[in-house]
Amino acid sequence: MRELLEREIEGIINASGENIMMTDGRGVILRSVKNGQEVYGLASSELVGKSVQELEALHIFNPSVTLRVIEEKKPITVMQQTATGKTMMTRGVPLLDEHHNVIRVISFSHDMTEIQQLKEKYEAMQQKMMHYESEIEQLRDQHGLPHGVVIKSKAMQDVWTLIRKVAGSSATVVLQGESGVGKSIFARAIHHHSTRRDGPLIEVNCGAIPESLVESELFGYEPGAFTGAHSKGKVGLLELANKGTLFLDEIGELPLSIQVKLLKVLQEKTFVRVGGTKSRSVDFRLITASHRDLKEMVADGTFREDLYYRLHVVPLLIPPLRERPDDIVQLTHAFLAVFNERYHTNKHMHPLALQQLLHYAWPGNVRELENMIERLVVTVESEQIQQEHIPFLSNEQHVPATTLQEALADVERKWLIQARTQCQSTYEMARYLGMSQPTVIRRLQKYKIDSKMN
Ligand SMILES: Nc1ncnc2c1ncn2[C@@H]1O[C@H](COP(=O)(O)OP(=O)(O)OP(=O)(O)O)[C@@H](O)[C@H]1O
Repeated sequence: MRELLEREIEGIINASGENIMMTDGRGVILRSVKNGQEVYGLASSELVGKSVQELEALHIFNPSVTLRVIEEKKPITVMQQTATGKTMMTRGVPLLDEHHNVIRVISFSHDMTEIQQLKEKYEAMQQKMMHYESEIEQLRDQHGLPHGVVIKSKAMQDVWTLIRKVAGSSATVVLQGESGVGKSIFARAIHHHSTRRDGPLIEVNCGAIPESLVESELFGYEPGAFTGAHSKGKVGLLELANKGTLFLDEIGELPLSIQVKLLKVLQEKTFVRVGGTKSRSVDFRLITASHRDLKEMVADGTFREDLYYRLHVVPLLIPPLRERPDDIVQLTHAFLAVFNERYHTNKHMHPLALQQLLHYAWPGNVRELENMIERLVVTVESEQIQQEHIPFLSNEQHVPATTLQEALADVERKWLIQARTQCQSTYEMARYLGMSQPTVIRRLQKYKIDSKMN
């Protein structure tokens, strides 16, 4: 009967996945089952009869859970290191007699080595990530990019290199590009990297000031200059920009009469307030921007040619977003991070949804993408933003091709972009597209798609 009971207990213990050890109330091992050798470096038969104090002192396992259970007379769990280098999670449970004395301690150990190693690896990876993040931040600082500004594409990296080059000089810069491509943020960046960075940056949207007020806003006026004028007169925006930078956005909207006056200030570095006679000197660096083609406006006679050449000392063309697929992907991730943080969400894009963004023409450029991601983060209920959540069809609003050749080029470009998002190398792209790798490179160059893979 006793033998049967013994076998039953042995059977139960062996059937459980744990290493089980039983001691008496003083910590002398009575029973030890399972991989003694593998876990502790001693066979189970060698463990029996030894005291846990002795084994702890020899670092066969450390700390001993049994000792603590005997002391505290309650179940305790500890993480143990063993002589074979394992990490065990061990739970000890006391068996008490009617006088509350410990008569047995049973401990169950579970091998956590793998989990511990994973945890350590994870922690090491986290450390590395933090290290890389700070390195990226440092590089960013060296690059001097304003926080949150993305320049992944080769085209934008070239723009940025040029911006860094011209920022230090006092050259007049004109930023051209469609609405929403980032002209304003780069104008601000030029100021912040210039020697005038401690001076003011005055931003003026020429299109937002009523024509009748442009002159007095820009040049200021003397007391009593016109009916309705402030009795003390007014300092103009040009004067406010003294020792700093004047950023005239939408310069194409400036009336011709004001264009003449602006040119005069640029040449003579002096001006006269409206209604005044006193000539005042002013020293500012001029940056202008326009989404309209100023050259065409010169041809139309709506923009003065002399001012055009005066402004075009350093022209900077910011390409539309549809020509920068690399930026679309990176900006999408960056905006998702911004809006996830703002709205306490954790949204991400399905790869097909992301691909759809690459096939859209983005007439409103980065501003449109930014607004769309915010809308998706706020309105999509699931964590993953799917293709059907994107409020346009891939081909519907694409810039239309006008000839067969253009249509074919458009298809080829789309295929290349798609292959690039799915492949790791140009060799893989070649297999994907069924063309040779040198052809892939040539086509990427033809369509100005970055051939550097992630
Ligand atoms: N490279 C970029 N990285 C991150 N955000 C960008 C980038 N380019 C533009 N943006 C964001 O897109 C929005 C529009 O940019 P910005 O106002 O500079 O464009 P713009 O070309 O001056 O437009 P407009 O011609 O209409 O004045 C802003 O919210 C800006 O922060």
